[in-house]
Amino acid sequence: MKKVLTIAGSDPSGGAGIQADIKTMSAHGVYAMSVIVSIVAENTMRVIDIEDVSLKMIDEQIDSIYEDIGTDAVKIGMLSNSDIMSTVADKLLEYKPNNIVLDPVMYAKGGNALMQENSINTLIEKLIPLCDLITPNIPEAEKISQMKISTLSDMKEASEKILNLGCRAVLLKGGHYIGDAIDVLYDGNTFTEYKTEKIDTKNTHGTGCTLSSSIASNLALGYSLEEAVSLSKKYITEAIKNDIHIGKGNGPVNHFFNFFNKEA
Ligand SMILES: Nc1ncnc2c1ncn2[C@@H]1O[C@H](COP(=O)(O)OP(=O)(O)OP(=O)(O)O)[C@@H](O)[C@H]1O
Ligand SMILES: Cc1ncc(COP(=O)(O)O)c(N)n1
Repeated sequence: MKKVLTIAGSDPSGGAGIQADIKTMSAHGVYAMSVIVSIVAENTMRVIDIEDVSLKMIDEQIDSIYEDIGTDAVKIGMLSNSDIMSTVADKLLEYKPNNIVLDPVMYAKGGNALMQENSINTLIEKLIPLCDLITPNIPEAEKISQMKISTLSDMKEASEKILNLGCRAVLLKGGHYIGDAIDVLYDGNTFTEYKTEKIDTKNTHGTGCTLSSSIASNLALGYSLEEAVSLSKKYITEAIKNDIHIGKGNGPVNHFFNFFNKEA
């Protein structure tokens, strides 16, 4: 069985973060493992509080995975500050895992910050160069590339700027901003567009976490980057179409639409 690790924050309401990652990986038939770096008190409406796990415990959790089981892919999600980013980056340099997918989570759906603003330089200098793929949404890509993104051509220009920071590929997600849900993959040679119609729902809590975990799972399963992204775009689209009406705010997607659906 292929093994995929998520290094991210915990969402007790189950729609995003580590919980979404483990559900997604399990739905893909890979063995899911998790290193929790922050505990977030949040739900479908808001973020209430964040408590970071100590750097020592983050180190030891990562060591515990590589001492024993190892990984075929690693998904990195919410890293709240530069110390955590440096700790994770040092461990990636030590263990050199294949297939590192970074979702540079900065804000929750309701707009609350999940990453300290002053840690962006560490993200850029230490973490991005270690990644096979980075999956920013438009606001995250604007912060990283330091340019405004309003059009598809801006998305492509920002992807080039981000790739020049040293990662091997960029998937810039257009989910919330430009007409259709268009994501652009840039691998240094080719731009590939993945386009679906925008689904009319407020239940999009965890879409970014789910997409990046799906891509990491598909890379672990041996698909090429282009195939992995294409399969994962189909997966997130179906998961959003089969959304779950839970909670009073932005509800979760249905990670297990293949196994059951809301009409069943
Ligand atoms: N309403 C929608 N209909 C169809 N696809 C969507 C919709 N919203 C998001 N997506 C898709 O979901 C995936 C995640 O993109 P999105 O832009 O939501 O990232 P995100 O990191 O969750 O962003 P945010 O932090 O703003 O929630 C992308 O493939 C995007 O195209
Ligand atoms: C612990 C945690 N990690 C990430 C997100 C972002 O979720 P989204 O996928 O909706 O951008 C979140 N709300 N909570």
